[in-house]
Amino acid sequence: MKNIVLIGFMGTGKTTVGRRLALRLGLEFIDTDAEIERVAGKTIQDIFARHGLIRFRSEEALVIKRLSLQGGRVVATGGGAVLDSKNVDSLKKNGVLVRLTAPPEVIVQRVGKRRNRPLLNHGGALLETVQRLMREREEIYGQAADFTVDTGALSKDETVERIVSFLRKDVD
Ligand SMILES: Nc1ncnc2c1ncn2[C@@H]1O[C@H](COP(=O)(O)OP(=O)(O)OP(=O)(O)O)[C@@H](O)[C@H]1O
Ligand SMILES: O=C(O)C1=C[C@@H](O)[C@@H](O)[C@H](O)C1
Ligand SMILES: [Mg+2]
Repeated sequence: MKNIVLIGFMGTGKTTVGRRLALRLGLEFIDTDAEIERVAGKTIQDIFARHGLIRFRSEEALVIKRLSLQGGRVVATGGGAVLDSKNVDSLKKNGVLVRLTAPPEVIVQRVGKRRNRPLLNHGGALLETVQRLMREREEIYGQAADFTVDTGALSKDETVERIVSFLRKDVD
């Protein structure tokens, strides 16, 4: 069985929905951000602050390469994981890629609760930063995705059920 891989912008719900989806399907759950922190023994915040973005991306690529060797899990990726086409190739070899989206205003509300995303924490206007990054990434997310769910008006469980229905159709 392939992995079910959640991709998309920060705050679209990959970690939250991924954990629920794994429970729903009785599968193991893995989150690439959490795995990077476990391997490095540091928080993402610390990795960015001490070593920078490029080092973070190389740790992320290593984690993705390794986890793509195994199937049958729900994988929540970090928001920038698919920016590197090599990561997309690794994830696609062994996984179906489900993209989560939400409007920028909803993202701002969701990430406002937890301010540990270094790319959004530079002190500028949050909505503008989210809009700019989303514009820059839109095409890349769209091309990588096998299926997209707009979570903006959905509850977490409704999002889970949309993904389950898609997977059923995909198997038939
Ligand atoms: N309908 C919804 N679907 C998903 N998440 C929601 C929803 N409503 C609220 N949230 C909240 O949005 C917040 C952000 O979700 P989460 O951390 O799962 O995003 P993420 O996509 O994993 O972000 P990152 O790329 O930064 O890891 C969480 O606090 C979650 O509870
Ligand atoms: O969108 C991004 O580039 C990121 C998203 C987070 O999940 C983390 O992986 C990190 O903060 C970078
Ligand atoms: Mg996450």
